[in-house]
Amino acid sequence: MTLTNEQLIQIRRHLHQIPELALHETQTHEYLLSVIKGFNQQFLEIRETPELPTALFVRVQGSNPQRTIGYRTDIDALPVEEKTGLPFKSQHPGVMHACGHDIHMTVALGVLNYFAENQPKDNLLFFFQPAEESDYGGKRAYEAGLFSGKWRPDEFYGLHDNPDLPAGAIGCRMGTLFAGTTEVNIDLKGKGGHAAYPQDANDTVVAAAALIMQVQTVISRSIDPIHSGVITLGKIRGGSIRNVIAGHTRIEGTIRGLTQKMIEKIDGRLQDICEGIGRSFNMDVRLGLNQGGYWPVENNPQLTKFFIDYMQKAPDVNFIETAPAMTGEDFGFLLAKFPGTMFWLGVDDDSQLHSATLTPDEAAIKRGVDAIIGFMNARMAK
Ligand SMILES: CC(=O)N[C@@H](CCC[C@H](N)C(=O)O)C(=O)O
Repeated sequence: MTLTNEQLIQIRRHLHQIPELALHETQTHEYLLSVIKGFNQQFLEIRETPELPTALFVRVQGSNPQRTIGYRTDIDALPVEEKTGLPFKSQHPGVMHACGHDIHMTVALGVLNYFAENQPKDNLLFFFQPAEESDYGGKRAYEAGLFSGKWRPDEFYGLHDNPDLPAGAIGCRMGTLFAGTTEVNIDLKGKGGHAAYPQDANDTVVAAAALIMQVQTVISRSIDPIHSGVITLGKIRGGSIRNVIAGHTRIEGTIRGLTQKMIEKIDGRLQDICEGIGRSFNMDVRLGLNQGGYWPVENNPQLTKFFIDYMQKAPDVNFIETAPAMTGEDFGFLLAKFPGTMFWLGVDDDSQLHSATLTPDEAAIKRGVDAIIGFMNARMAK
């Protein structure tokens, strides 16, 4: 039976209440499995993967397949304490679907449900991916060989919700949609001591302050202003009490750039600054850079042209051409391995992604499902 709009909303609300962090999405996995097992099983093959236990793959057998079309949704949540006040708010303290992956999963289930009832011409592959926010589940799945044989998509699609677009609008662009990112970890190791005797200690809080201020010059002084990059240091922890000099301080952040060259340039400047701070403060400053799977999201030219042409012409789709965004997505890694397209789904909200008050408009779900079904049917007719 095809899921109604009300049923889709109930599914989304359930998923919203059980958010889980990257690689720990066990309850989400079980729920997704139970929903999918309730669909018509005639054309479906469900695959669980011990190599990546919270992932889920579902294949829909096509009636006269020329190709396998992949569709990916991410399933993890963020360490954010929800402040929406919704009656269906997160039941997991300190964890929230603050990036809208509950919406992403529900749209994927809606599309899968439709094709379980209406056998597609081509094969379809649905990938419910753990760990998008950190730990790059897409790359992990690829490196574990999970896309081999009949589980290999010939082309791959995926969406991200966008609070700045009207609910249900589809946004996309040719070329780069999202930035590549590098996770940054800096450990400063000096010497702790009494607050009254700084001459006998080596204060990592002071060195961290100098480092942070120098990092602020990277984008403004080392990057061509016509191009763009971001460094955000989102977390700092050092010391234990006001009157003890901190012997260790840790800083965590993220670098973003629209090209790999830009990311590498910023990485290099950060390395220089950490080395310089280490020398001038005579302490050990260790920089860890980890790009994981967060490569720039590069849309394939031919497939994306077809996608945009379809969305622009579809009578019920509000298509909006968008600018590149500095958000990251590890779908960038998969799009470097398989041609495809990433796009936005508008969810019309005043709160931004990663905000404790993110409240996507649920009207986006059904509109997204319908737009993707329409696109897939058009693609299969080619
Ligand atoms: C859409 C979105 O918000 N994605 C995340 C991806 C995380 C990238 C990585 N863990 C990092 O922090 O660099 C984002 O923060 O853009």
